[in-house]
Amino acid sequence: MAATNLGSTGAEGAAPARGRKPGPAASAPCVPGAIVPGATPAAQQGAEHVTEPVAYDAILLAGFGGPEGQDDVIPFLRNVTSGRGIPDERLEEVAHHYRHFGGVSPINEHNRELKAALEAELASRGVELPVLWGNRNWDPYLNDALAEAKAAGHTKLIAIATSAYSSYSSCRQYREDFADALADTGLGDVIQIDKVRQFFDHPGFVQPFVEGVRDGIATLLEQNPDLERSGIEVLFATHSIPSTDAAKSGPADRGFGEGGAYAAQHRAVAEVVMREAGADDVAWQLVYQSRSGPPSMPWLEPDINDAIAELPAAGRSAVVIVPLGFVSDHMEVLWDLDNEALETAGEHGLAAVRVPTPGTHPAYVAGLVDLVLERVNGTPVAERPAVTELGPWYDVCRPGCCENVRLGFRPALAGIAP
Ligand SMILES: CC1=C(CCC(=O)O)c2cc3nc(cc4[nH]c(cc5[nH]c(cc1n2)c(C)c5CCC(=O)O)c(CCC(=O)O)c4C)C(CCC(=O)O)=C3C
Ligand SMILES: [Fe+2]
Repeated sequence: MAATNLGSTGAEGAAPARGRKPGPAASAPCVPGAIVPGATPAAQQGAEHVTEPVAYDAILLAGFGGPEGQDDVIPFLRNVTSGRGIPDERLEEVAHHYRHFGGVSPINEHNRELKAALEAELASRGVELPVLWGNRNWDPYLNDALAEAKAAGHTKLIAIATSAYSSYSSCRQYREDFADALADTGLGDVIQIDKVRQFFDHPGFVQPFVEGVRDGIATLLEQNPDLERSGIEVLFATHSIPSTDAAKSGPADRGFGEGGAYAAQHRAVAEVVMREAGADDVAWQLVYQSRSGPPSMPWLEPDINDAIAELPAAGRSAVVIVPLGFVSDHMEVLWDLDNEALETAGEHGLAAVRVPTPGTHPAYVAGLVDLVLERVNGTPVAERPAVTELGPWYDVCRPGCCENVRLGFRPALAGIAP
């Protein structure tokens, strides 16, 4: 169990507050950093979280996809944004981010590396499951992975999407694209696609951030002899999403407070990371990045750059930036954090470090394999590791989960219809 070395909140899945009686959602105080008490701990909710064991015959690694040359940039952006109402200026700006790196996003290479790491981990455990890789928005597409499955005679796929939290963009959109790909390829009657639970609070995903925050704080203190811990703020950064999507994130019947399940999951994980990193005494907040959409549409705030600008007035002289919402150092991390946010920090006289994403960290890779095996084995909910009281999350998304009110209904797999 290489993935579960998070001490008391790890392998046993027993977060300290788990026995607490949940309060009503409506009266939940919106304290930054607090786990919203309106959400009933998953382990107390029982059997609807888990499915019967299934003899899967392949893993489907489902990525976002990214361009791999200048000629790919515009067609890729069209794939991502069709029908989304994103202003042209924003698209030009984003195209420029890719152009700056030769039109190449590192994300496909990350997924090739992750696929190889998963294959090695599976082999070392004697698990004979091939890994097929397909993307939502660029070559190789999900359709290609399904064609590969068909050629090899695989009919029961368990998908790992490279996305940890609940929201339309980070969960349901993957599930809709699975349904589309089965329809496109005419394989809907032949191939079944299930999906591992959202893994935001799986110890394998959380461990790399714990190490990163611990190292980040140590580095700042080493490099700045006059710096005290009270002068440091940890900013947990994730992708902003439209507020309407955030409100619909997670199952419709659980209360999660401001920002829905999406924000609640990030706050809960951040709190665990601070505790496990031995940094309970250091200030932190959840911030958002990479906003798009028209200015008239509300998205989750504060933006990371605005938050950084306020730090000196709060008495901070150093910042640790944690890309908590992302699994690898892709364009959102390289541009919006390493380029923009670090520059903003410099402009405001702040020392700054950026923590690594999970990438192919051994705990993360082992954790993903554990997530597949819990579905193969039908592991009971009480035995599933989860470091927050919000999880372990559902194998099959609940009715109304992560709906999108902007784009209208599309059929999705691995969920219960509303
Ligand atoms: C929650 C979330 C994640 C995290 C979960 C996950 O990882 O899935 C994520 C990841 C990513 N987003 C990515 C790229 C883009 N996202 C865009 C647009 C959007 N993202 C959104 C949300 C998210 N996005 C939303 C609400 C939009 C508006 C359009 C809409 O309403 O759906 C656009 C259009 C231009 C722009 O507006 O920025 C691009 C190019 C890449 C690839 C990076 C690379 O190439 O290295 C990755 C990993
Ligand atoms: Fe995105």
